[in-house]
Amino acid sequence: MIVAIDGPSGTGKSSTSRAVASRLGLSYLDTGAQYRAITWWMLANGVDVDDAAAVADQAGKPAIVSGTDPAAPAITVDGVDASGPIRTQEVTAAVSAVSAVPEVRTRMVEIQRACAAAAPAGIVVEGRDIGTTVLPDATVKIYLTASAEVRAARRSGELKGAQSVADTQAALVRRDAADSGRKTSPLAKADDAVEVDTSELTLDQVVEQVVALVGEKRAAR
Ligand SMILES: Nc1ncnc2c1ncn2[C@@H]1O[C@H](COP(=O)(O)OP(=O)(O)O)[C@@H](O)[C@H]1O
Ligand SMILES: Nc1ccn([C@@H]2O[C@H](COP(=O)(O)OP(=O)(O)O)[C@@H](O)[C@H]2O)c(=O)n1
Repeated sequence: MIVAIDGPSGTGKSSTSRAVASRLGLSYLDTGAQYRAITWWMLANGVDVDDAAAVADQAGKPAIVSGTDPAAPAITVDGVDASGPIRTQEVTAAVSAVSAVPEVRTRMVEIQRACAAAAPAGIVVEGRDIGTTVLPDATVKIYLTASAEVRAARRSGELKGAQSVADTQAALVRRDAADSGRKTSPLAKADDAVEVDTSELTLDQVVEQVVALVGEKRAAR
């Protein structure tokens, strides 16, 4: 059982994926955390993130390892816990540039496919290109959306006033454009993905919809 959950920032991918994985006894992988982790390493090592050749040159260096327990998401870079530092605004602002570099994507996709293959009961994988590129044969594909206003309000709730809602929304929209516009596996809905607009739904309602879709697929097999 492979569940692919894609969509832009703040649509509820992480919360939904973790809850669905816990409910169904599946593993969980946050691929955005991996792109954030390699971005954090580039910044910490003085690599100019706007220099694609420099990023490509260093892409093979950091060892990135993700935990797959939905109850305790974990990520390390060269053995160091990176779960805090990857969420800073500095990393958020740089991640789209780093993740657009093909050598970075090739490396991350390899790690992601290995994680999915190793999951004992199956896995919920969230990101931007899971249904289109990483796991095109996924059993269930979901594409989450929500209005920019709703997404910005959700995100700025998390940032606890560190950034205004308007600034958060502008940053989100910029990142969406960069992620959708890049050449290598851009953010996109797979043709066979089910689109769920979460703007007016509670997290529980979104989780119910995804669990129901998984149930339908299981029953049909
Ligand atoms: N359906 C929902 N309704 C209200 N808030 C939500 C919903 N889904 C997620 N959230 C909240 O919105 C924020 C962003 O959710 P998250 O799962 O991190 O999204 P993503 O992984 O797509 O960026 C979190 O604070 C989360 O608790
Ligand atoms: N499969 C993926 C997942 C994330 N990413 C990149 O990683 C960034 C951070 O992803 P994320 O899921 O942590 O973003 P948020 O939804 O947490 O804001 C995205 O903006 C993309 O640039 C990607 O290119 N491909």
